[in-house]
Amino acid sequence: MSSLSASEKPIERDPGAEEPKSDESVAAPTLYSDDAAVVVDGLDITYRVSLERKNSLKNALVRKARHEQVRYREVKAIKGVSFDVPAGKCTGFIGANGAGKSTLMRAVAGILPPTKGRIEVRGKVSTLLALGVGFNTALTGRENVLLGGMAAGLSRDQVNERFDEIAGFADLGDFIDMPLRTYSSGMRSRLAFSVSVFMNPDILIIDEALSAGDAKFKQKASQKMSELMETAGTMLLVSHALTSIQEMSDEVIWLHKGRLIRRGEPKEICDAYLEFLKVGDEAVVMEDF
Ligand SMILES: Nc1ncnc2c1ncn2[C@@H]1O[C@H](COP(=O)(O)OP(=O)(O)OP(=O)(O)O)[C@@H](O)[C@H]1O
Repeated sequence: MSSLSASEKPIERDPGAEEPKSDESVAAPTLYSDDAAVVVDGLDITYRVSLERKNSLKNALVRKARHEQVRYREVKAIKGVSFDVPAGKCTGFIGANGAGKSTLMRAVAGILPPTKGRIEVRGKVSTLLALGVGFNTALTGRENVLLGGMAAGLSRDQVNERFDEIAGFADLGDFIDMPLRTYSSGMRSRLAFSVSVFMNPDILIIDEALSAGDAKFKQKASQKMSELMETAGTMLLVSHALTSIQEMSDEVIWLHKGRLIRRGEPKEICDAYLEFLKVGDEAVVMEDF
């Protein structure tokens, strides 16, 4: 695999350093490995959040009559991020709350469009399934398995063939025939994880699955992920559990406030992040408020 080594990637920033004054992106490398399953190039994601208290039709009509505009605030969640994930490898994503990890995963999964930049996914997009995305809380677990499976590109028969395996792994008992809104968040995550991994995806995105469910399920989930990696699936893994990230990942990417700070060998990057959390605790708190 001819992935660029961490030292060749010029995107390293001091997390304590000042934000660039302009909107300029951090220098994006244009070289990507030929066998990359995912390429993210100069990506910006900006959310537009309405500042109106209630976005009702009545309020919209009142605003129109008064010639008032809807007021928005922009949240720049991802700023000039570039990286690649070689096929068959696992890349872990770490970073403080609000760093942009989930936003990035949703963008790679095709749920959020890039505001700027490019995302290339080499594999069937239908095989991408972010955790719980597309689940309908009014439907039962069983119906959601069908929905999730079909969203991942399988036929109804193919999902039905795998149903017992999926339900067995999620181990939800009678809850499988109850509406999802009656599930605890751990139960939802268990179902979402099971649907995701039993779809045999080319690219699997797992956002915080390692914190899903109880200790027993966590162990089962981590075993299943190891199995998946052996069958050469490409994985993007987001977690605050640094030990698991180090165990599972071939490479780790550290995000901070929407920017890619460092990428490279898992232990090295996790150690640097931990050091930053220790040393930078005060600085982060000062910066964030
Ligand atoms: N739907 C949304 N609308 C507006 N802003 C959002 C939305 N989702 C996330 N954000 C903002 O985007 C930034 C990145 O959030 P994101 O959830 O991607 O971070 P994260 O690294 O996954 O955080 P955590 O570790 O807490 O899950 C944050 O400032 C957050 O407030």
